Amino acid sequence: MDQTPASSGLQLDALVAGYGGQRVIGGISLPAVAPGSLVALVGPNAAGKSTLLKAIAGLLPASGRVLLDGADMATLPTRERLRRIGYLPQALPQPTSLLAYEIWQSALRAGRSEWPAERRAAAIEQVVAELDLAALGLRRMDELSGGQRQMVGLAQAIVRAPRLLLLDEPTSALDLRWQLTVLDTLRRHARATGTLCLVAVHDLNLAARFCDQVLVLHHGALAAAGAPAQILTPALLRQVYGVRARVETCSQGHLMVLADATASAASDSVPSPLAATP
Ligand SMILES: Nc1ncnc2c1ncn2[C@@H]1O[C@H](COP(=O)(O)OP(=O)(O)OP(=O)(O)O)[C@@H](O)[C@H]1O
Repeated sequence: MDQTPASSGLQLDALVAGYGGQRVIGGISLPAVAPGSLVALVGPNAAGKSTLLKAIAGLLPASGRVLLDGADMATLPTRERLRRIGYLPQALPQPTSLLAYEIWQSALRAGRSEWPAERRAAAIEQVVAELDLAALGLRRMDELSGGQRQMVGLAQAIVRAPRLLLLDEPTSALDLRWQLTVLDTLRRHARATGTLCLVAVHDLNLAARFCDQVLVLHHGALAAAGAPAQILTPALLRQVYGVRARVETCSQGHLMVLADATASAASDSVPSPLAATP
């Protein structure tokens, strides 16, 4: 039986956020998502995925509440919030002269100063093993490829062992093999540690294959939330993305989204947020 207390995990209560006077996230409420879950945040370009992740991370002015394990994040000192929430931005880490290992060390100095040196070294060793990054530790960031820097950034977010990991398109620069490695590792990591991982991704097949839940964002609102097989339907893909798509089970038993065409006929066209006039 599930012994998880009702208040554990992530809960959003009428969360509103945006930039200046412009509201982007229009009052999102989400019943508690359980610790140990891997959750995909999907939706079209400009739907508000990055904005929502930044608002949950406390990086944007927001109204409403973000509750993590029952605690209102807005009431916590910044340092404590940073300890509980790890955030990987969409932009790749800068190509500086620092070594990857130094990046991970400085993340721990900033976020886990209470840990003794041996524990910090062990945490780095563990994340390096989980993500298969031994070859990168002693390489300078400005000598790494974009995908390699993205992996270093991901390890930087994970190594501090936050309760909630917010990852904004962590696979955007990665090839097929590393996309699978990252999603598989995140799922294992979530299960093993109870970390809740909320991951913005565009690849619906990765979301369907690895994630426990999918949150679909559309025009700054939650259009659907639930298990991939329930949420990723042709009707939703047409409504939210403006595409005609099939959702089928492949020979390996994985749910696959196959986009056939844009819904271009006048009767079923869906306005793209990228085409919207300000
Ligand atoms: N710094 C900013 N200042 C003003 N508006 C912004 C800013 N960042 C994003 N926006 C606007 O907020 C809206 C949502 O952007 P956001 O980056 O959250 O979308 P997204 O779903 O992450 O998109 P994508 O999939 O293209 O990365 C867009 O209309 C965008 O133009």
